[in-house]
Amino acid sequence: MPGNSFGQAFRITTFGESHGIALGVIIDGCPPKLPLTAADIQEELDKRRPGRKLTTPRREPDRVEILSGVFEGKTLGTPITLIVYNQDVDSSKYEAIKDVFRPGHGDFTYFKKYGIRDWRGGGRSSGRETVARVAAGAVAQRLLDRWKIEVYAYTVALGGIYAQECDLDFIEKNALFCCDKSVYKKMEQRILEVKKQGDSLGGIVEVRVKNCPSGLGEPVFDKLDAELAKALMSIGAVKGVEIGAGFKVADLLGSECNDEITPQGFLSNNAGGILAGISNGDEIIVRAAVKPISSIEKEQRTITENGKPTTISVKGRHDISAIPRIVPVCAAMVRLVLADHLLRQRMISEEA
Ligand SMILES: Cc1cc2nc3c(=O)[nH]c(=O)nc-3n(C[C@H](O)[C@H](O)[C@H](O)COP(=O)(O)O)c2cc1C
Ligand SMILES: C=C(O[C@@H]1CC(C(=O)O)=C[C@@H](OP(=O)(O)O)[C@H]1O)C(=O)O
Repeated sequence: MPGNSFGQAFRITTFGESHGIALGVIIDGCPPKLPLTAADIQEELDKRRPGRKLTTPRREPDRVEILSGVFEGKTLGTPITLIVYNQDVDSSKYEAIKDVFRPGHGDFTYFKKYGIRDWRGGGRSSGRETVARVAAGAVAQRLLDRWKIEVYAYTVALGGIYAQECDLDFIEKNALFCCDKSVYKKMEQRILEVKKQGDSLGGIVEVRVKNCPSGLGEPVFDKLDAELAKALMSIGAVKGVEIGAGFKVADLLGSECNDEITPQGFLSNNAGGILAGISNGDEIIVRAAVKPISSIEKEQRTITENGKPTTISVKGRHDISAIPRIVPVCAAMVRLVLADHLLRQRMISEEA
């Protein structure tokens, strides 16, 4: 069945369901001789892991095992298989709603498409699938390291509370990956308040790429911005993507929107580091709008598989917001796009 793979030159295929035995990824096309250990991958997975502060209480250690493609701490150039076994599956709360569609989740569309669905924890439509993307993104970063490309992802808004300033050093030291110290506590409070109300929150994640070389991206359909938009939009709960000034460009004059060019570089970055679908060497800036978690305790109207009207109040172990755990997922997807385009551009030199 197509649709489980991403990328052309650095190609990933993910597999697994939220309440199945395991999830994982096969990476095909990764160049040889990149340094890679399970610990490198684990560091990224720990940022996404459930069962921590402000997240779903499902306690998954998300321990990664490398099944193939790596020898003596280096990639072999052969397919890399990474697997994470599920260790804290509890499907009991799903039994009661197994023939009822949760509003906002994939239950309705999976049933319409396949006529069968794994009702335990959303099956393949679960946000848990992103564990495989984050693992693959950590491998992609080893390739980006050759070019000293750095990818930063952080929360810029949560439930209508916006970060005004960005202190990159602050990001990874806090549970929300928020870069504004002054709003961090407010965001934390908001999650706890909304949780008590049996409701959920959305937000905005920003990803910035430093040291991206110019020339990445294909000229017409596989433009770098198009590829980034697809990559981020493919994450469950992402409903919008902006590059650079994004939707604000609609209100600007040409003279305001153009990034003037000097011998020292661009004077502004409304383009978000991409012109005509090709990276211009400036910082890449991309944002993803994340919807609130659909599985909420607040009662809502829905239907059964037989089309009968009913109501639902979803119990169980759910996030209140996909933020913060979606933040490392956004970073991973950006890494995968860049690795793919470096290879498509044949930029595989060992000495960047
Ligand atoms: C990291 C992450 C965690 C998520 N956690 C939950 C959750 O606990 N409960 C839930 O109902 N949805 C959760 N979601 C969102 C659903 O997976 C998503 O809404 C669903 O797949 C439907 O897709 P759509 O929102 O893109 O339409 C999460 C998504 C991500 C990326
Ligand atoms: C377990 C994870 O997130 C899950 C994503 C998810 C969903 O519906 O998307 C629903 C919850 O899982 P379940 O109800 O199946 O136990 C979350 O805990 C994870 O990301 O590792």
